[in-house]
Amino acid sequence: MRTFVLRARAAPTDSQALLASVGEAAHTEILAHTLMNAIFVAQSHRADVVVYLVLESTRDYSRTIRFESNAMRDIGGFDERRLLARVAHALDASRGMGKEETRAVEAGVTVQTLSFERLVQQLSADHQLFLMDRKGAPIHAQAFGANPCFLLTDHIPMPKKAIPGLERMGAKKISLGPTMLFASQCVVLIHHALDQPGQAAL
Ligand SMILES: C[S@@+](CC[C@H](N)C(=O)[O-])C[C@H]1O[C@@H](n2cnc3c(N)ncnc32)[C@H](O)[C@@H]1O
Repeated sequence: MRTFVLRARAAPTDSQALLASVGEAAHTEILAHTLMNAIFVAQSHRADVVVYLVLESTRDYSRTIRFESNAMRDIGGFDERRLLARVAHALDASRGMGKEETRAVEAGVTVQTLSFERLVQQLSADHQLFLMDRKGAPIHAQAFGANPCFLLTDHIPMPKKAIPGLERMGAKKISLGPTMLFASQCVVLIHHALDQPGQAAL
C-alpha cells in the first residue's frame, strides 16, 4: 500500500469556507490536485493507495479524511469541483464529533478528528515514513518496503519544531531534487519512483 499524508495547514474544516477558498489564500485546490494525482490514472484509478488529508484551520479539531482507492466507488469524475465536493461532504459528516472520533462517510472515505501528529504516530507502527523535503536524501537512492508513507504539506511549510518529533517516529527526509514543487507534483514523482521495476511498493 502507498500512503500519502497531506498536512493542509491552511485548509478550513468548515465545508463552505473550504469550497470558497479555491484560488484564495488557503489554496484548497491543493487538496483536489493531490487527491487526483495520488488516486487517478488515465481511464482508471490506482489500486492500493491511501490518502489522508489533514485540514488544520479549525475552531475545534483538525479533520483527517482518509480515502482508500480500493474501496472507493465512482465519484463522478476527478475534476477539482467533484473532488472538493467529496472533501466537503466528509467535513459536513464530521459536525459534532468529539476529539479522536472516527466516522464512516461513504465507500472508501472516513473522517477522524485526529491531529497530524497523532495520525503519524499511528502510521509509524506499520509504515516506512518519509518526510518530503528538498534537502533530504535523493529518492532514487531509497529502497522502499511494502508500506511507504509520504508526508507532505500544502503551501505552508512543516513547522520546524515538528520535524524532530517526526524523525523520532522514524521519518526520513527524502528529496525529489532542488526545485520547489507542489505537493501534487511530488505525488506524481513518488508514484513514478515506486513504479520502477524492483521497488517493493508496486
Ligand atoms: C509547495 S511545497 C511547500 C512549500 C513551502 N513554502 C515550504 O517551504 O515547504 C509542498 C510540499 O512539497 C514538498 N516538496 C516540494 N518540492 C520538493 C522537492 N523537490 N523534494 C521533496 N519534497 C518537496 C514540500 O516539502 C512540501 O511538503
